[in-house]
Amino acid sequence: MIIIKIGGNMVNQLSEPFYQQLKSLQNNGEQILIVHGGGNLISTCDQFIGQITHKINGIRITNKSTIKISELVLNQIVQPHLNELLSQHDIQSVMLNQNGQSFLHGDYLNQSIYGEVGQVTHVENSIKQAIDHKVGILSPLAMGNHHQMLNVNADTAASDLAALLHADQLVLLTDVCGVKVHQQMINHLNYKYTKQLIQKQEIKNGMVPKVKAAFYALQHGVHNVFITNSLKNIGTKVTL
Ligand SMILES: Nc1ncnc2c1ncn2[C@@H]1O[C@H](COP(=O)(O)OP(=O)(O)O)[C@@H](O)[C@H]1O
Ligand SMILES: CC(=O)N[C@@H](CCC(=O)OP(=O)(O)O)C(=O)O
Repeated sequence: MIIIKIGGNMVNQLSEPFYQQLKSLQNNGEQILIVHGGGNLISTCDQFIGQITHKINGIRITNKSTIKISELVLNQIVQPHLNELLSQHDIQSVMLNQNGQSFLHGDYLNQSIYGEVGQVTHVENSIKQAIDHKVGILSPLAMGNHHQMLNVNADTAASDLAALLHADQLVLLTDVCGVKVHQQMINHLNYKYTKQLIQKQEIKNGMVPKVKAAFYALQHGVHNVFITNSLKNIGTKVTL
């Protein structure tokens, strides 16, 4: 299985080669699960209702209004849009967050700091049947113990899933060609170097949950993890 995380900024920038590559992976019998973001649109909607976006290391502080906005944006706007884009390219896909359905379950990350933000605790096994050799499209939302929705950073959700489903590969597709140091993309990134880069603030903002997600997946048995803007170019290969 290959898990591909597509950031909100990337959804409308997917190129023809991306769709061709996805199609050929699917034709080769790979099971593909896309976890999509949509953080850009959540922030826009928050602004519309007069709320200021607060993030700590790329994790959105989520109050009760924002969780409703996140559900609407991710499940009813981004997911159907991505499904439509795939269908326009003759790729059979299945939306996994429709009609209140939630394959991800979670707990609060730290309610006093982040509010309605979750960490994934488990994924329903039936997700594999639901995908059924199509391309699965999943939102980064998890159902809490009291059936409340919890907002999960999409990079984190993708790596949790990759670990829980024993995926071979995790691709974190974003709007930069890879991790950069002094404006230059680096081909490889290991754990020790990453810690230094975070300390020096060379890696910051949205790239922080991405590299953390990458290491979490590797530490939990995922073989290959890439941070890239393309399925063809491996971008930055992350290793332990
Ligand atoms: N060292 C770095 N290398 C590349 N990008 C970085 C780095 N540090 C911070 N970033 C920022 O991280 C962004 C990607 O994270 P984010 O905006 O959250 O993307 P996505 O929406 O795809 O999850 C890049 O556009 C860039 O602005
Ligand atoms: C808790 C948390 O931070 N959730 C994210 C979920 C969406 C996301 O991660 O979208 P991108 O991948 O486009 O950034 C958020 O609300 O922005």
